Amino acid sequence: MAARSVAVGLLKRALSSQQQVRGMSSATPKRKVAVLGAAGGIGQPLGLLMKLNPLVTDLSLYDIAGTPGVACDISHINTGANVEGFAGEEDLAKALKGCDLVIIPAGVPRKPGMTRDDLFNINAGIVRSLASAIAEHCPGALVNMISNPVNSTVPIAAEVFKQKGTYDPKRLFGVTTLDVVRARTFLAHRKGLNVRDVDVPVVGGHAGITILPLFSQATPKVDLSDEELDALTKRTQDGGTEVVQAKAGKGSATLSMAYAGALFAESCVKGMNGAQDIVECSYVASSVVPGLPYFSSKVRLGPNGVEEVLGLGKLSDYEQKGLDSLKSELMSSIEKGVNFVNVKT
Ligand SMILES: NC(=O)C1=CN([C@@H]2O[C@H](COP(=O)(O)OP(=O)(O)OC[C@H]3O[C@@H](n4cnc5c(N)ncnc54)[C@H](O)[C@@H]3O)[C@@H](O)[C@H]2O)C=CC1
Ligand SMILES: O=C([O-])CC(=O)C(=O)O
Repeated sequence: MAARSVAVGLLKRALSSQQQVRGMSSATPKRKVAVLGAAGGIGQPLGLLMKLNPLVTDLSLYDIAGTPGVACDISHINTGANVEGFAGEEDLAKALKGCDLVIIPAGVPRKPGMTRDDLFNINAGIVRSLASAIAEHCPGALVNMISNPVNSTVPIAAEVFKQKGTYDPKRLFGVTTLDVVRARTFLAHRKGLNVRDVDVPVVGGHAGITILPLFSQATPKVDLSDEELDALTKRTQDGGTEVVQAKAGKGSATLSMAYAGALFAESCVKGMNGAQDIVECSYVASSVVPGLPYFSSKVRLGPNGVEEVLGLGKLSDYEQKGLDSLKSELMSSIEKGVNFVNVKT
């Protein structure tokens, strides 16, 4: 009897994975995902990971140049998603039409010595024009913002959507998953834990001291000395800079970011498809911290994007101090984004 049910289980699994490969599962809704900036350092591996995801039925790869080659390459992979490449602004409308989820890693990355805010002058304009196109061509899509400085690019997109009359705070996300990925990895290494069992919420924003890992809420529970806590917190906050320095002028995190972006995008799609209890940290419109209209915290995802912005839980004294000291920097990055769209120069 047991052997028979194991055999039936294996057969069902094989059939369902065959259906997924062909993109034919009747239980899986059609989901079109676009990557804007798809020929870049993040965009290429992120496109690959989206092509490998059985929940994605259509993959739209857009960049200002270089996407036909990337799309042709990825399209030869024998997984279900149909792949199309689009290059140049005149193709942007086609790239966005019918999208359920738009992931934005378009823009310039840091070089050693730069802060994420140093990218504002170039990336703010890129994000503004992409957000404007999203409002026109797929206003109901969820948007996953990767382009830096995330603390400002999310408010920029929100202001553009407000001007266009399409803003829904439930659908706009700053992707901070890489901070969570790093905190998990660094904690597991430091304490000799299996990284697969480790989780650490990271709240605040996505730059320097605005990145606040909550090691007091880590799973499994860990005892950290003051020195360990400080070192792990700083390493998480400086993780991006660590990669920028290691790449020595050749950009910032791309592969780990593609992994993190794919994790977050998958959670968004699962939520849209009706999965229960999908919780991720993300930088969203929030009232969790009074006075900060955008803040990253745990968010429950659902069919319409954000179902619920969850509170911070109990903070340690160390974390409370970190929260107090990040507020002014985060607020000024938010204001900078809002003003970019609204203040005429
Ligand atoms: N949120 C996060 O945790 C992280 C964010 N980033 C940010 O992601 C962004 C991209 O980084 P990389 O992929 O390494 O840079 P990259 O320079 O390798 O790729 C960026 C791509 O964007 C494209 N692009 C530029 N203007 C565009 C437009 N108007 N429309 C569509 N595409 C456009 C470029 O042609 C290029 O292919 C940077 O701003 C970087 O700081 C990077 C790592 C982590
Ligand atoms: O540090 C950067 O410039 C890229 C980034 O956001 C990260 O790696 O977290």
